[in-house]
Amino acid sequence: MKIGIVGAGAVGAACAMATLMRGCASELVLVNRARDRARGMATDMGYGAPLSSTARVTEGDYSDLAGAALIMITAGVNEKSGGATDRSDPLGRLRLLDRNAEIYRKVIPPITTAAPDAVLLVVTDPPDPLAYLTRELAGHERVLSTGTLLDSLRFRVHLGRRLRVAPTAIEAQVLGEHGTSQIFHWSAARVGGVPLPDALEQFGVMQGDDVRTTIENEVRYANITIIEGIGASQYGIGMVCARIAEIVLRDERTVVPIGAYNSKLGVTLSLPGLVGRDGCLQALEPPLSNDEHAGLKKCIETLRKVQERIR
Ligand SMILES: NC(=O)c1ccc[n+]([C@@H]2O[C@H](COP(=O)([O-])OP(=O)(O)OC[C@H]3O[C@@H](n4cnc5c(N)ncnc54)[C@H](O)[C@@H]3O)[C@@H](O)[C@H]2O)c1
Repeated sequence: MKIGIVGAGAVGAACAMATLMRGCASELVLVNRARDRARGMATDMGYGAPLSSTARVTEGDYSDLAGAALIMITAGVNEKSGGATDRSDPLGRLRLLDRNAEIYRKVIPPITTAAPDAVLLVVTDPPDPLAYLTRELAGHERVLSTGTLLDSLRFRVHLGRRLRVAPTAIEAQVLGEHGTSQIFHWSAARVGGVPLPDALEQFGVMQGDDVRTTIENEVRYANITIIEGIGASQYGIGMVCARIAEIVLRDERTVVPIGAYNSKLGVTLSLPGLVGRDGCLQALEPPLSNDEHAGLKKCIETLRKVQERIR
């Protein structure tokens, strides 16, 4: 099956590489405003493709996306070039919204004309309001935001470091926005099925508000820590996008925290979502503590306001 990637910057390249290594597509098409860059990338990666089950890596125009089952959209301004790298700025990635909404108004129509049946995976920041806009522009429901899947992996990694346990044994999710108003679902975190407070006690790890705040800040501003080192957050999100593509293409019907439009709430946000061939098939409503409930309410208000601005 064919996967398209629109935007061959740092994130587009990482998405392409991870998709190639995962071997979940038979064909990969790269579309970029400056075609030379996409051509160079496709040529380079194409020489490694015989080591993967992806047979063809090409570059092209929007029309070459025809027949794609899923399209990752990474075109746009990133946090560094858009001035969204201040940890004390409550707007965070939302600062990029106006500029990237402008770009989405240009790129979504030709994408949907070329590939009307594709699942559209919005990666550009801020992905949740942009996925809301994409759904309006595309006129269908097969629109995902990478949402808080990456944040949830970061949460598991930081918890794993504290506990000295592999993150694969930890179940923990970040919900809401891929941004500063996100909610850490502490009340449902488990280690090998054991509730987190019990696991912390049994492992003899200190718990308390300071540990929570430290982990939340490490996760919430992980992008800025990465940018301070390598200029752009890219590899982790590339791996996340390849995994989402695999879930969709294989029609896995697995449940992951992912961004999708929620008709009950009227916003695009991340909740645990059942994902398959047509995108997010259903969102689950997890039980929340009072604090988490209040946090989610605030997050929904934030998303509603920004959605209104770009309608
Ligand atoms: N969802 C996530 O978790 C996540 C993680 C990391 C980065 N991001 C976001 O991904 C986006 C891409 O980041 P990057 O580091 O690859 O940036 P980059 O500057 O390296 O690449 C941006 C790409 O967008 C293209 N582009 C810009 N304006 C365009 C236009 N008008 N039409 C078509 N293409 C256009 C450029 O040609 C370039 O290929 C940013 O918004 C970044 O913040 C999201």
